[in-house]
Amino acid sequence: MAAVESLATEMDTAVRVVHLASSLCVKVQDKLRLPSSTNDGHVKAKDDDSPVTVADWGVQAIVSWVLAEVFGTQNFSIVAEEDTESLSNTESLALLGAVSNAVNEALSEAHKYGLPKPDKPLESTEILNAIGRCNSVGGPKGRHWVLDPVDGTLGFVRGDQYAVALALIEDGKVLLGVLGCPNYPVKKEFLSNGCSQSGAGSVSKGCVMYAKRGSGQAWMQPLLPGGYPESATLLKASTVDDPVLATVCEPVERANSNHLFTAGLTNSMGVRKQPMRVYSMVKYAAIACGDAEVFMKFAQSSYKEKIWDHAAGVVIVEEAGGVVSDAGGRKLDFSKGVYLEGLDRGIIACSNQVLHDKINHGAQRK
Ligand SMILES: Nc1ncnc2c1ncn2[C@@H]1O[C@H](COP(=O)(O)OS(=O)(=O)O)[C@@H](OP(=O)(O)O)[C@H]1O
Ligand SMILES: [Mg+2]
Ligand SMILES: [Mg+2]
Ligand SMILES: [Mg+2]
Repeated sequence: MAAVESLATEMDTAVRVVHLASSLCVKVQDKLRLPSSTNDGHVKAKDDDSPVTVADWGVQAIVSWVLAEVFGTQNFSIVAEEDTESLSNTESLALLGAVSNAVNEALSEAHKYGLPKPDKPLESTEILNAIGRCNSVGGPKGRHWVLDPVDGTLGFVRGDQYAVALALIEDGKVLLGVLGCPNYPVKKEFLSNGCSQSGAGSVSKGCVMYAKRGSGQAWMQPLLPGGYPESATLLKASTVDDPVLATVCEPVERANSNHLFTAGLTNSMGVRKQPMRVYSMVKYAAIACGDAEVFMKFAQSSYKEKIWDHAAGVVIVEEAGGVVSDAGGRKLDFSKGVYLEGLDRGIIACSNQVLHDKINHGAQRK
């Protein structure tokens, strides 16, 4: 595996492009709040009825374009959620136009994030190429970028939480992860830069979290409207190891996780607080920064979890001091392609090893 020290350019580029991508999302989500006749956020339903928006395609295009500019297209591999099928047909011209506008508007600001920008606005074909290039299926060998352009699209269209998630895996191991969380309420005392110093305990909105495997450190930066922030704050996961005091988070949608199972498990462990139901990988972010102690997702047995829904969150939680496994206590396997193959029932992420041991034993008895 590559030495972690050699990942400076990858880490720096990934963090900067997630800032840029998050700024695109903020603008599209603002437009979605407008009456439908005036917004060009465009929400479409995919074959499985899940939503996809201008932001999902737009983020995938700019991340793909920037990574290709910085690292070249040779040996270029990105595993990402979206494809170009429903964007390329003739009925989708208005949609493609809206994606182009969002992408070019964002890329025109790329220099403010220390990133390359195109000499002239990208043509629709270049945008489709950038999105379509992200069709790698990953696997056990080599380097693969892993991107969920908008995780929690349902939360995004509802004006709620969502995340931009980018990770790099090599030989099946997650080397680095970045999570953009534009609506995450961040305590101001965490943010040493870019936010006004109002009273203690006040809250600001929007951050980017990131971590490099093996560094023992996870970081958070504020999301600033004007560009890239100058500093970052170290994150630490909670040391609370008594389930009675733990905050447990889980998906909002019943279809995505078995709320009855997790309620039975947490009740049997003595958890007192109501579960915190949050869209997207923001649940991993909440563990990494100490706002919650446990995240559990138990999907239906017919559903296979995808690597882009977890890679970035797992490395950030682990480097912040947390522990992530399946319900059998095994590490998640990012080496088998697009899916987390062999996952035992569900995912359990905790803020520390002691708490993880307790919750995991509880799950094994169920
Ligand atoms: N049936 C089913 N079961 C489990 N998981 C599913 C299922 N269908 C989809 N997905 C994936 O779940 C991602 C959203 O997960 P969340 O934890 O954010 O769920 S929730 O929206 O809060 O309910 C969501 O990510 P995005 O598509 O990026 O939003 C999907 O990849
Ligand atoms: Mg997702
Ligand atoms: Mg997504
Ligand atoms: Mg989706």
